[in-house]
Amino acid sequence: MNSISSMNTTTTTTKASPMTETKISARNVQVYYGEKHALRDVSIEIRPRSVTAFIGPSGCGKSTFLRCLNRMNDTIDSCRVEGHILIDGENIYDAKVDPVQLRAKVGMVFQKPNPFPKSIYENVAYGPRIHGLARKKSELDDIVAASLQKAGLWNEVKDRLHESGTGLSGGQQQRLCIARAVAVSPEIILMDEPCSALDPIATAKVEELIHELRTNFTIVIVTHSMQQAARVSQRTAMFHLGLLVEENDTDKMFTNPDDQRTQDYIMGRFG
Ligand SMILES: Nc1ncnc2c1ncn2[C@@H]1O[C@H](COP(=O)(O)OP(=O)(O)OP(=O)(O)O)[C@@H](O)[C@H]1O
Repeated sequence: MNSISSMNTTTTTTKASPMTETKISARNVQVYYGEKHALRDVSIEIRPRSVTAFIGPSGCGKSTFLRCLNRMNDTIDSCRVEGHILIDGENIYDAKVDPVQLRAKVGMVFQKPNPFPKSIYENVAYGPRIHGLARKKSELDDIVAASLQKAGLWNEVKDRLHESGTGLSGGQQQRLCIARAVAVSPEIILMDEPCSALDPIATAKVEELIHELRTNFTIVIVTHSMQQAARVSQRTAMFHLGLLVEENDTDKMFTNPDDQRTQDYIMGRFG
């Protein structure tokens, strides 16, 4: 049972004002795996239609926090989340929130490309079909084509839509997974080290895509690469030993950070 869902959120469920430009608001989030206290009192406001990067040394809690944002941690029995996470002002851990619907609104792309063992077409059509987004085949065809276009993959696959998705290169598979996430019209896309299994050319394509996608989506990306964070994000959050130690404009973070731990990490003194 997730203790966050039982909290009284009456004072925190007001809609975010457009003036504040906050898409995701996390307040005092604590995460435990059994006895292990993995995240300590994390609070952050994430802006809409921008890219926020999470950086920090291995084991500091970046992925744990990312998974809190679409309740993927619900699937881990030992995991307990406390605090508040609001999306558009609504507590996503409220009992009335359906995690399946939430994950359509907050899509996820994982470290290792994980297409279904189905055709390219079916990989993208699956989500819209189960969420009832298309009334007829031609509408589904349009969603598949538009999603593959948004993922920058259409030209490479338009003549082989019925071939297996697992037959694509690693970089193409990752863009297929991005197309699959985009197909259900999410508002937020979470990316957990999406380029770590890709070569530099495929990485560059995915980074270019992230740059384009931020016009329409709020993107949160976990990355081990500070160069990647600097290239793709507008805001960066630095985690260390379960704490969010600094969150800042990316330019400032990599030139003149406020926190000594950020300074040490970007100078390669640890991690
Ligand atoms: N399913 C789990 N069960 C128990 N402990 C976990 C689990 N997942 C993560 N942890 C622990 O929580 C802490 C944070 O892990 P997390 O994977 O969030 O860190 P990270 O910063 O994303 O690390 P990395 O960069 O190596 O992926 C670590 O100490 C890790 O061992």
